[in-house]
Amino acid sequence: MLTRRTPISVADAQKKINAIPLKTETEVVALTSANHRILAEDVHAPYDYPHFRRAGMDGYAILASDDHDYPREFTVRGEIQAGATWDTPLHSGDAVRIMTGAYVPEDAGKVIRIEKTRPADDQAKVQIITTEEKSNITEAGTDVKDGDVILPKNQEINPGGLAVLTAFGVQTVKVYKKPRIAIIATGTELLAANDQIEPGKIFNSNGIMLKNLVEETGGVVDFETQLPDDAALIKQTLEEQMATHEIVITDGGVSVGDFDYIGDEARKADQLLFNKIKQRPGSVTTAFVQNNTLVMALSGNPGACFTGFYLYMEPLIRRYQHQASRIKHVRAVLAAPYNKTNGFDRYLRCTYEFKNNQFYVYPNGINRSGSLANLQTTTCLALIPHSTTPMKVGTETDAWLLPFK
Ligand SMILES: Nc1nc2c(c(=O)[nH]1)N[C@H]1C(S)=C(S)[C@@H](COP(=O)(O)OP(=O)(O)OC[C@H]3O[C@@H](n4cnc5c(N)ncnc54)[C@H](O)[C@@H]3O)O[C@H]1N2
Ligand code: MOO
Repeated sequence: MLTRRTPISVADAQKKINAIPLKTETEVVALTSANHRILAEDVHAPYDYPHFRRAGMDGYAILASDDHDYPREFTVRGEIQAGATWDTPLHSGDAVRIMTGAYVPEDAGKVIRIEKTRPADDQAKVQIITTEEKSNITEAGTDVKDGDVILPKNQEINPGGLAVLTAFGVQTVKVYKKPRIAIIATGTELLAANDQIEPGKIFNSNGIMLKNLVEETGGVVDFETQLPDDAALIKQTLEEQMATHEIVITDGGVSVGDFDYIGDEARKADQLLFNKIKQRPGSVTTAFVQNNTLVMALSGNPGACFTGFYLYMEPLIRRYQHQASRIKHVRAVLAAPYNKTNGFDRYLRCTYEFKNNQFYVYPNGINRSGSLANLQTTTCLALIPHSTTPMKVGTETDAWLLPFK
């Protein structure tokens, strides 16, 4: 159905998406599957780290009061391997052979490195040649004190964090649930990956792109399909997926063509957020809320679908996880010509470099909405403001560096 749409600015569209209230749910997961999850509470140290006085070097533990008048012979009372303990009191003239990481006898005040010793004639003794400045003992709690916050709430756990948690015997963590997202590509022209190419048909290239964009942003895609332009089927699938997801992303079928049924669903929704944006590519980008689920209808054109994800979905999926967007907004200089003009602001797919304290952006190949050859190599989007004259090379503009690129 051809109806007039009122375009809004990108900033206003982003504000509307940003105003969507979030349901925050948490879950407890095993550490083995906690990498990149976001902590929903502070984790405190249940004990000091290290939790015992630890030798930092291989050598001999002695009393602090014995640390003088070298060279001198000491009686070796035994050996402490890493993992063992020691509870025999030391007396003046005693030494205990000790390994890096091992428990230091309570009364020992120094570990003399093996390099500063030599064997004595009597095999039960060792000669310490000289002292050394450091005690070579790491006191309990040097690294972390009992009760300290070892990983704070809202932090994304990474492999280093997994090591920290494991060092304290933590086996499970409370994290935010990932937003569950359904992806529905529409279009009778779409082939599945295992189909043969046919005249007039195309592979559903947006589907795999969106799924992976969502996943690398921290969302879960537990439903992904492609549907022909069948109004009843699209409506039924949308309703089913809206009932079970926080977000449904559709692509295609949102313009004014005879088979653009997503646009029709948007018009009937509880709350239409927008159905036209003053942007290229992706002016038809549409969003509506139905029964508390957001339906983000991206354009089917691959360039517009890619751009729409970064402009509207990446920040929202991050927000669901209590995270800021990972798209980095910078000022950058247009470093090569882009001669096209437009009545709407254009988010140009570019590459960038940083030199002499300045970002430079380079238009990346063909920048049409329907072109896709540059999707792999695009590393940023740069703003070409709407104008009747081309933006001059050397002009400074806004640019957004894309995550994982
Ligand atoms: N008369 C008008 N026609 C169009 C207008 C307009 O204002 N008046 N707007 C144009 C603009 S701008 C855009 S953008 C597109 C948007 O169309 P839709 O978002 O409805 O997408 P489709 O028409 O379904 O497809 C557009 C294009 O993308 C291809 N496509 C679709 N899905 C996929 C997919 N999953 N993977 C790869 N490629 C896909 C599709 O085959 C089309 O070539 O509308 C213009 N038309
Ligand atoms: O809005 Mo469409 O994506 O410009 O080409």
